[in-house]
Amino acid sequence: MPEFLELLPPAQAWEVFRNALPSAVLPAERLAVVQARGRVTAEPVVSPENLPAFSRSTVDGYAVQARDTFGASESLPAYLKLIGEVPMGAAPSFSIRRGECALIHTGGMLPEGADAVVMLEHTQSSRPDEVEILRAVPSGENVLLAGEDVRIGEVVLPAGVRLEDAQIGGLTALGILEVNVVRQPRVGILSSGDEVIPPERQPQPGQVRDINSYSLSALVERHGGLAVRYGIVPDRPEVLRETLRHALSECDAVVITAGSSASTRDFTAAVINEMGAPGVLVHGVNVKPGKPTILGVCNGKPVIGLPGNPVSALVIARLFVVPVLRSLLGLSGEVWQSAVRAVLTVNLASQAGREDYFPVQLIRKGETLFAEPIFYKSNLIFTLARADGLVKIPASATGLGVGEEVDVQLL
Ligand SMILES: Nc1nc2c(c(=O)[nH]1)N[C@H]1C(S)=C(S)[C@@H](COP(=O)(O)OP(=O)(O)OC[C@H]3O[C@@H](n4cnc5c(N)ncnc54)[C@H](O)[C@@H]3O)O[C@H]1N2
Ligand code: MOO
Repeated sequence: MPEFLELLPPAQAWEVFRNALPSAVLPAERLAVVQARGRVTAEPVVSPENLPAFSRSTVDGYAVQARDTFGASESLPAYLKLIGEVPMGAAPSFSIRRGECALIHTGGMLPEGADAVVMLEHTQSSRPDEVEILRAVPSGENVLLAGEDVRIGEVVLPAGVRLEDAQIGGLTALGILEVNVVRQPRVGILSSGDEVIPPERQPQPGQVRDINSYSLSALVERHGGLAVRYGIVPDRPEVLRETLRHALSECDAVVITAGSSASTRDFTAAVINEMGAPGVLVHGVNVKPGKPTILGVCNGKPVIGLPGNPVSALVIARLFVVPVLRSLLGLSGEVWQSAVRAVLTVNLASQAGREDYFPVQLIRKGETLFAEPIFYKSNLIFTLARADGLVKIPASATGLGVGEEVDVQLL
């Protein structure tokens, strides 16, 4: 059977595509930190102060000069004079001299002169003004030093870091309330096909509800983009042309689903070529699912034609749309999703020379994590919706064997 498309291996397809992508990261915008979760730093964030701002105790106990405790034990305690209690949320009004100690609570400010804290359970007190120290502590024990986390002037977050829970907390710890983040890439999403109807409508025989507009919007938003849906385009080149032109005028990248294969109604590639140079760079990738993928750049804007089959569209979006988003956002490295190792429960066959992605369910039995393949069809969305991750079968392999340990990319 003749092959309609010239297929490039996925890595090579990405290289060709990447070389034509705009190299500049999108411009910055200023946002309140509380609204910046999931956003990416546009420039390094420099600390305006030390963190902690003052040395503080990590335990409930007694602030001491460590040398006063040296040699102390249960059988031979050190006796220290109790001179007061450190207030919470205020500086102590006293300092610790030799032979003295003060009651301190977790998070309390270490008094001048003290350099360690003895935990309450390693002390006892038989007199109200005296504490018996039952264990020696080295200098710095149970203490957070001023500037131990961050020094004033230090870069706490470089450019290109995604702000998640810990980063947001770190910024508020420093009193940083606004941050410059990269503008969210606007990704236009067009579905095509005369048989595709909006999800709120009841399909007539031969019609299907639109999946791709919504699954791809969710993927784009999960990966830091702003999805802009342009609806369902009928199988008419002039409508696709007009809608694509409109989307390109408003967005940083456009994704079109369906119309990428070999039939007479598959004119997506031809229309992309009309939108600007260099146009289509790749049409056909040696991957399953998702062979009829189109990768193009028109006047500096990426345009991706995904296969209409919903499973293929999502798998290919992970391979090419997510890296485009990362590039526009200035995020470095591979993918965001993590991978886990799991043991394959059955043999998986694959064609040599082609890279395959297989949806799997993860099942834990005792200590071992198993990857149970889901025998999917690329049009059946719930064969992907039931999956926890994807197993990649490299082009060099003709399959993977039962019992083999594999990497599962989490969905
Ligand atoms: N003779 C050949 N036929 C096909 C080949 C081939 O190599 N030779 N490749 C097959 C593969 S693989 C795929 S994938 C599809 C890709 O086709 P298109 O990208 O042109 O997409 P369509 O044919 O329009 O749609 C495929 C399938 O998906 C349904 N669809 C489309 N859009 C949506 C949507 N938004 N929501 C839900 N479902 C959608 C559509 O109704 C079709 O059933 O071509 C194969 N054929
Ligand atoms: O490769 Mo198609 O994308 O099998 O469904």
